[in-house]
Amino acid sequence: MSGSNMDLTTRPAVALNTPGRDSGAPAPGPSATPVMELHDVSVYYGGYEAVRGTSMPIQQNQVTAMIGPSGCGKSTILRALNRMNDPIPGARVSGQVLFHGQDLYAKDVDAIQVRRRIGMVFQKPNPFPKSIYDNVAYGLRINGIKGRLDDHVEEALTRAALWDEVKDKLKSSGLSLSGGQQQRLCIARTIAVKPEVILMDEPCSALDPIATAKIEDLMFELASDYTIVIVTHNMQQAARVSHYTAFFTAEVDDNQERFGRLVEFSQTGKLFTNPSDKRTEDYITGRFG
Ligand SMILES: Nc1ncnc2c1ncn2[C@@H]1O[C@H](COP(=O)(O)OP(=O)(O)OP(=O)(O)O)[C@@H](O)[C@H]1O
Repeated sequence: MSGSNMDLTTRPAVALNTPGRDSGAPAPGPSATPVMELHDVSVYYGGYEAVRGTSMPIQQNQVTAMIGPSGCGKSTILRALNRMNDPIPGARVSGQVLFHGQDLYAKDVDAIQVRRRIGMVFQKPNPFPKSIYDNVAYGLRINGIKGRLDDHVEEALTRAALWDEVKDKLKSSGLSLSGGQQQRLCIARTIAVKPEVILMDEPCSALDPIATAKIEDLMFELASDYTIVIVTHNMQQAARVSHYTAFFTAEVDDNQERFGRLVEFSQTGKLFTNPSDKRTEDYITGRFG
């Protein structure tokens, strides 16, 4: 989007068919309830404060998109939502990340349990070098989920809109699938353990437009049962799939330290048509970023 100098009033930068492709779905209502809340969350890598003072809700059964220029801390904040930064030496979170009102960084909270209830799908599809079946069954087995494994695997693959394509080759390697199918397999693997929240870090950036469209449709479908948070570089994608959008940017403080910060959080339709902050307007109209 950079380089253009268009006027917001004359040409919106994104298609505004939110939320969900041709879904006709209603925009989120004021009754939406937060399943997660960030209160003044800052994330540090050693002495470097990558993101400063983020406060926003994550609404239940809604898709929340995080957008903003490269390096503004979108992935850092996303990873803070399920303690995925914990293994990074020196990484630290201040403020509160609440899940159903409970601070995920409290001493007695088990990070493994956090990641089971708040799952993550990564940028590059990363199936295990195992069969399609075992990819999905893996999480069920290590979490000791009881019941008929076959049924759970079928259910997860069906929810991930992959069952019809793989039901006759469940023993084939997950790596034999196309990129888009591999990403849906990773989504099936994530939802098999029945998380409440699914975090997606640029899940379509390695995919072609057709595979991207399938994942976008799937996100919208999944939002009826799950809460979804997606980081995307693609504003059109945020506008198509999300109910709420958080716009981040990178700023330089008085000490010449560069840090990411949340500029604006609102319903997606509003953010793209009537942003409250000039920096949001400049970004969505392509004046920077
Ligand atoms: N493991 C790490 N160690 C140290 N610094 C890091 C680490 N990961 C990210 N950073 C820094 O934190 C800042 C925010 O990075 P982050 O990847 O969260 O931004 P982003 O908005 O997701 O960027 P992009 O859109 O390019 O993926 C950047 O300055 C980055 O260099």
